[in-house]
Order: sequence, then C-alpha cells, then structure tokens
Amino acid sequence: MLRFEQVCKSYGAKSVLRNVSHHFACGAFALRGPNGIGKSTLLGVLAGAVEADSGTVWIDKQSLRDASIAARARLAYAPDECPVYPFMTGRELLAFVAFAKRCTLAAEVLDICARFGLGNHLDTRCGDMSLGTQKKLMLAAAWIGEPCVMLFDEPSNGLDAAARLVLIELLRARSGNNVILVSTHDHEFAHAIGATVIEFDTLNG
Ligand SMILES: Nc1ncnc2c1ncn2[C@@H]1O[C@H](COP(=O)(O)OP(=O)(O)OP(=O)(O)O)[C@@H](O)[C@H]1O
Repeated sequence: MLRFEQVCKSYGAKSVLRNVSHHFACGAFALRGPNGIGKSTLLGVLAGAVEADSGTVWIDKQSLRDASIAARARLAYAPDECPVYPFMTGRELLAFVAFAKRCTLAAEVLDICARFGLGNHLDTRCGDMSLGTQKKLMLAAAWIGEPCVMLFDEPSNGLDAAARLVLIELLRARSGNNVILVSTHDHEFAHAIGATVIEFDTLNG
C-alpha cells in the first residue's frame, strides 16, 4: 500500500536519508528516533512535500512522481507545524482541501470536527486559532477524500486530553484497512493506537 525504494535526501552537505526503502501493508506504524535524525524529512518526502534527491515512492501502487494526482488522492498528510492559510476560516480551509483533492466534504469530516470540539471554530480565521485548534483542524482534514495512506508527524503534540483520545479512536478505526504512519516521541500514544514501532535507524543506510 505504501512502498518506497532507495530514497535519498541531503540538505547541503548533510545527508539525512540514505537509500531508505520499505513496504508497508495495512496497519499502524510509529517511526521512532532521536531529534534531528530524519523522521519528518522522510514523512515529507513520502507526502511529496519535500523533494527527494533520488528514489521512488508508490502510494496504493501509484507512483508519486509519475502519477502524482492519483497518488495524492490516496494520501493524507498532517505535518507537525500546520501550514494553514491565516486568512481562511476553518470551514474554508476544509473546502479548499476537498477542492484540491477533487472530492466533496463528507459528513464524516464534519463529524470528526465536532468530536474534536471544533464546531465553534469552523467560522474562525485560521490565523486567529490557537495552535492546538489549528492542529485539530489539520488532523480532521486528513480524513477528507479516500486516503488509504495516512501520514502524521507528531500527531499528539499540543492536543488536549479529550482530543488525544478522539485521535486514538479514529486511528485505531482506520488501521485495519489503511496504512497509518506516524512519527512520534510519545510512546504511550504509539501503544494506544496499536502501532508497530519502527526504529528510524533500521530504515536508514
Ligand atoms: N529545510 C531544511 N533545511 C536544512 N536542514 C534541514 C531542513 N529540514 C530539516 N533539516 C535538517 O535535517 C535533519 C533531520 O531533520 P528532521 O526534522 O527530519 O528530523 P526529525 O527526526 O523529524 O526530528 P524531530 O524528532 O526533532 O522532529 C536535521 O538535522 C535538520 O536540522
């Protein structure tokens, strides 16, 4: 479902990803490793948000490079720092993501927003939201469309206890038929979502 081969990425002289390859079938997986080792860089490359120097990524058998639109339609990515447009309201941002993914905003997504307690915030400008509220919005946006590969960078960061529980339930419900790949330092969270822990070092050459 998620496959990547020989992925390399350097920032200047610093080599971060060295021939990273792996194949994930359904389930939840937690990337673990010390700060600065390259977890976010790998998730960014897998999401097409960071350009790799070389290597290939397939999402649901679609090449992220050669069939980019089809591959991205099957992909959800929530980075740690939310790149939201400050001038858009929450509702406009969700509509924008749905437009970009060429789908409609399903009732399920609005239900997830309600479970995250976002109801009153959907008409607030993103720039006026707290960081935790922005985070919840970006997490809810990951459920837009029909992603089968969901990538989350530090998803539990900054969430209140109630939202953390909701996220755990949502991820557990998805992991049977999808790939959920998270980067996290939060061992309890990884355990709670039933993730198989992968030490980043074991992937990197
Ligand atoms: N845009 C960039 N330009 C230059 N160097 C970068 C850039 N992004 C990341 N790096 C460097 O690449 C390395 C890997 O960073 P990355 O954020 O992927 O690590 P990480 O494992 O996710 O860390 P953390 O656990 O702190 O989130 C670090 O040394 C970082 O400073």
